[in-house]
Amino acid sequence: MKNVLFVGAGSMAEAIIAGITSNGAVEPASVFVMNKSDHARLEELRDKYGITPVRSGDPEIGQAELALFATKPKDARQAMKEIAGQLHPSAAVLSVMAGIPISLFEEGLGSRPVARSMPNTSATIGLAATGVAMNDAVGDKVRQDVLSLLGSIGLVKEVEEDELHLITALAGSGPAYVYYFAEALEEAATASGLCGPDARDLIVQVLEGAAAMLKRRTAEPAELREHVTSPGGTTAAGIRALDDAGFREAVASCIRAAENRSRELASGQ
Ligand SMILES: NC(=O)C1=CN([C@@H]2O[C@H](COP(=O)(O)OP(=O)(O)OC[C@H]3O[C@@H](n4cnc5c(N)ncnc54)[C@H](OP(=O)(O)O)[C@@H]3O)[C@@H](O)[C@H]2O)C=CC1
Ligand SMILES: O=C(O)[C@@H]1CCC=N1
Repeated sequence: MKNVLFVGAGSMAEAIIAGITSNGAVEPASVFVMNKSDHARLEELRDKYGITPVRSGDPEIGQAELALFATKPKDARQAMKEIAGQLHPSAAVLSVMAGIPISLFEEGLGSRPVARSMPNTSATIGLAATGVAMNDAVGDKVRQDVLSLLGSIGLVKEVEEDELHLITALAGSGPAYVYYFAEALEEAATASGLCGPDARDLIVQVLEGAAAMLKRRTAEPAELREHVTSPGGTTAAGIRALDDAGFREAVASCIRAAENRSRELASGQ
């Protein structure tokens, strides 16, 4: 793809910029980035990735083939209002914003191809897990461009728009749950006497090893767990403690809460 305009230059925008500029999906100078007011941040991204910082009124806005919206959901309307008159009529839109429906982009930016996606910050290293839904105005070329851009930062699944709420809960927010689990493991390990760096190294290797075993798909997650769990052994004692503390229920409420929050964001709350 030739010119991609990022509207929003925060963590998620940076994760995607890092992904697409390091794998050659888009030439760094053809990645135009604008934000609300933090110009130092745009300069930081330019120095790091070679992107082109852009301000409202700059000609690059009208040259973008794709406008990638990555502001916070509460800023979506204002961001659209600011660039609606500057975007080329044929430019397509790709949103990564939680909750914001395709219909809001159609209202704010007129009838044009819109893809709504939910990636995650693992885009930084090409390992995002992304869901994407598209409106009827998306033709073959834009579909291929969007799938190839999102594919260049990791795994991508085309889904129904309503499913994006659950995908946000599971995949968009997902890395944070894993980091939170890692924090809890490290806290427990260091409280019990292991030194911090050793605990961190072991935990990272446990997560990486378990993810790689899951990825081979030679056994179900429950079977893999059973292979670790000797009758009367340490794992059984640990899992019993997790069950007693309501682990599965806690995970189910976590996903429900995040999905509900995505639905609330969709209704402007
Ligand atoms: N962080 C994550 O893990 C994920 C986030 N998302 C989604 O990505 C979006 C961005 O999240 P995140 O990167 O964390 O947010 P950040 O707060 O890090 O970044 C938000 C960006 O939006 C910019 N902005 C605000 N208003 C405007 C405007 N009117 N015009 C142009 N730019 C504007 C801000 O600019 P300034 O700094 O100048 O105010 C800032 O660069 C959210 O909608 C979120 O739902 C999706 C998946 C994962
Ligand atoms: O927390 C959020 O709202 C965003 C969406 C998914 C991950 N971060």
